[in-house]
Amino acid sequence: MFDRYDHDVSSLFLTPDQSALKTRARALAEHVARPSAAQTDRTEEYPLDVVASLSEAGFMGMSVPEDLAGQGATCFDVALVVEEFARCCGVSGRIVVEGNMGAVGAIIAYGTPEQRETAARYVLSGDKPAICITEPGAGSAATEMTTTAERKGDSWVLNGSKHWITGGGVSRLHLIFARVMEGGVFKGIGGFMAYLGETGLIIGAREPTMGLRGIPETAVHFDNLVLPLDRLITPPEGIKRGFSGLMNAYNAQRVGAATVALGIAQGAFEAACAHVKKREQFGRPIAEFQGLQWMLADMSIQIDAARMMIWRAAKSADHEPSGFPDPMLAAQAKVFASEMAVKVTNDALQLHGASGYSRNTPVERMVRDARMFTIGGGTAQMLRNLVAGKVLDMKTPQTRGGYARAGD
Ligand SMILES: CC(C)(COP(=O)(O)OP(=O)(O)OC[C@H]1O[C@@H](n2cnc3c(N)ncnc32)[C@H](O)[C@@H]1OP(=O)(O)O)[C@@H](O)C(=O)NCCC(=O)NCCSC(=O)CCS(=O)O
Ligand SMILES: Cc1cc2nc3c(=O)[nH]c(=O)nc-3n(C[C@H](O)[C@H](O)[C@H](O)COP(=O)(O)OP(=O)(O)OC[C@H]3O[C@@H](n4cnc5c(N)ncnc54)[C@H](O)[C@@H]3O)c2cc1C
Repeated sequence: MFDRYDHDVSSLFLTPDQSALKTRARALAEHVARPSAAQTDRTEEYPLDVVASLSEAGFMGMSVPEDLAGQGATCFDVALVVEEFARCCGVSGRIVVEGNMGAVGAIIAYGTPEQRETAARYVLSGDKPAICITEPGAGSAATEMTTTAERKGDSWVLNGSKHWITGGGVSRLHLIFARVMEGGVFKGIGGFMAYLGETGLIIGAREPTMGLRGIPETAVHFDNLVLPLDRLITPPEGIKRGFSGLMNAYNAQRVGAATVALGIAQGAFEAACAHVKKREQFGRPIAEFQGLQWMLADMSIQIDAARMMIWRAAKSADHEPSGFPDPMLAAQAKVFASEMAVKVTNDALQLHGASGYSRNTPVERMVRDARMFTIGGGTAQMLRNLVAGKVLDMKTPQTRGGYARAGD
């Protein structure tokens, strides 16, 4: 009975085109991403060769609409590709996310024809744009950011600092969240397009990260960064509600981050299954011990549940007027998938015994790589706040004195 379905229930849900896309992504990931994953982790170098293969295969900028030379791939399509790459190499999975979602998604959705064309050109030529939101004093409380964009004549002048910017120094296109100021008056939070190499855009120190070491996480400083007026991205609701519009676009990247966590967990699970069948103790394969069988059963259940939540959240984008995933479904999927990946990768290491703790096997890397996803992209706690607000249908402000009763 079980044999009638793919191991990951793909055949129940995917169209023939989607199955073909997944198969094609898996083949390329196995061919280019898996062989270099350990070296990428060890050298901490951005995997330009993998990026070149991703571009050639059409996996960078696949979400760009066809009229801009992309493929118009859906959030769901991108998630299928992301999982396959993350299953082999977490860093590669993240590159596919940012090459299709996040900054580029926001610009394509809200930009002028020129802004959209520029963003499309960058990702289609292999750039993984950087999204610059977090500041040293404004992490979870992102709206407390202090970076400003002051209108001066025909220019914006940006000043401030971001940190933990994925791709700092390798990303060419940046989407910078900043407080828009005109005549000293705060107008709202907007997104600004800026390019690596522009005077005043300064790449700061690199963080020595626990995992996902092949992508730099750096500070990015803006020291009188002068940008033309047409670099401002304004969501349709206007700049006053600019943050809300930008975060709405960011929900796609939350689904993407959840999918990287899923792919890493799937990779660790497969490694664990192979190991327990091969490794013998007490004269028999350790796969015969029921305690380990139940661990593997639980791992598979958690992985499949995460996949279903991610697919639901990704599919919701097709039904949202904004074209982005539903915020609550994206948050639910990311909370579940990120916590699942921490547990599943740790269990996979446990099933390997000492060999899992060695840097000669991939599971220790997977444990380190998976750890990020309950933090980056909105912590599991902040996303629970969002879900709580939705299920209770009440605002849940986190500032002191900001609490509102249900129904208020
Ligand atoms: C949203 C928060 C920063 C909390 O800030 P506030 O309490 O000041 O703001 P809110 O009133 O909750 O929200 C303001 C405004 O935005 C709308 N909003 C918020 N979240 C979403 C969303 N997910 N989708 C759509 N709209 C959203 C909200 O409804 C309000 O709209 P109105 O003004 O009422 O109309 C905080 O909750 C938060 O999300 N913190 C996490 C910050 C974060 O995610 N940072 C990610 C940085 S990038 C990154 O980490 C990359 C890693 S990766 O690999 O992806
Ligand atoms: C690998 C990695 C990549 C990243 N990439 C990017 C990027 O490309 N661009 C970008 O802009 N940012 C990026 N970030 C930053 C990320 O978005 C922030 O780390 C995250 O939003 C949390 O902010 P913080 O680290 O300042 O933690 P804090 O906000 O200081 O949180 C510390 C702890 O307090 C909890 N907490 C805070 N407020 C509340 C509350 N109201 N209720 C309950 N718990 C709360 C948090 O959940 C957390 O456990 C990245 C982070 C990592 C680790």
